[in-house]
Amino acid sequence: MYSRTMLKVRTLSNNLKMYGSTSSNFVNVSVNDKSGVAIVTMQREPVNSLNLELITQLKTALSDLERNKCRGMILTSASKSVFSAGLDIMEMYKPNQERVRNFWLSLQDLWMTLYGCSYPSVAAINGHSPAGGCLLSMSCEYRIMLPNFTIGLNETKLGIIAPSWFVATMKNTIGFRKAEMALTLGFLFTTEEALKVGLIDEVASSKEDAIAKADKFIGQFAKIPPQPRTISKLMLRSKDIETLRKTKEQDLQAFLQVVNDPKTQKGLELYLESLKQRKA
Ligand SMILES: CC/C=C\C/C=C\C/C=C\C/C=C/C(=O)SCCNC(=O)CCNC(=O)[C@H](O)C(C)(C)COP(=O)(O)OP(=O)(O)OC[C@H]1O[C@@H](n2cnc3c(N)ncnc32)[C@H](O)[C@@H]1OP(=O)(O)O
Repeated sequence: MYSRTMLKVRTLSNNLKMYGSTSSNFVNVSVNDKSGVAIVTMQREPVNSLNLELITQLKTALSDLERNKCRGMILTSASKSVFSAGLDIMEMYKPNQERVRNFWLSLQDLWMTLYGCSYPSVAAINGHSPAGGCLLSMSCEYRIMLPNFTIGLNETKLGIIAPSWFVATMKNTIGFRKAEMALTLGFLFTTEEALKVGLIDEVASSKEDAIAKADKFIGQFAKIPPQPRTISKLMLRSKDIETLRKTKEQDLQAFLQVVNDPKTQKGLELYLESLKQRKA
């Protein structure tokens, strides 16, 4: 039913080529011919950490879906155990200044595109989803997660602060009080805990079940005229999108200041080591 790559993800734009990147395909888009619903699969092994290329390709895929008037979008992962490990720490560790700038601006763009897309969006969370992975999930309208994984904004545990638009997205998803607790603790919720707190909407028994449930959620909008649907969604979401649009440069400078702080660099080094040691 879902035909692979009917909507082709464009290869990297020229401005990325100057960093010597290869145009690997980190995003697969398949569209159900009957329903017009697209499945967008992140496929950057091993953990879908969000580097500049994955972020750019996701943004391109979502914008293409918008242009092609898709009926709905399901965001998922090709991995069996990780939805997304969040931002690629290697983009922030000893960064090339021009690339890290592009990285952050592209992440802002991706969030504004996903959070404000007109089509119904569902995250089929088939693996762990910390930090930036949680942001992507929360930016969708509906979340379905498989058991025995974790999700949350764990930034404070890493000694860093989630940007204001990450915070706004969580507040809009689970409410002020629960967001305050989750953010200050850097809490990673298990699937069951996430369901209880409203961070996810349903639990699925398998990826196939998650896709079926996502299709069902999106199917409800077949009877709703698209324009009132989109306007209602944007009435709720556009304030936070506009806030970031207006403060993009300020937000970038705040990020660059943190990333370039020697203390952050030391912290990143230790964190990378700890990730590697967990395996040993
Ligand atoms: C830290 C940022 C500092 C400064 C930024 C300034 C301001 C704040 C800006 C933004 C907020 C930040 C948002 C983020 O998203 S930061 C990223 C947070 N992510 C995490 O903490 C998750 C870390 N990863 C894990 O917990 C596990 O990998 C996971 C549970 C996802 C999967 O576990 P599994 O056992 O399946 O795999 P691993 O063996 O752990 O990993 C495989 C491989 O991948 C590497 N890896 C994992 N996560 C990342 C990552 N986020 N970035 C880069 N690389 C990652 C891991 O080291 C392994 O590598 P290797 O040993 O070479 O195989």
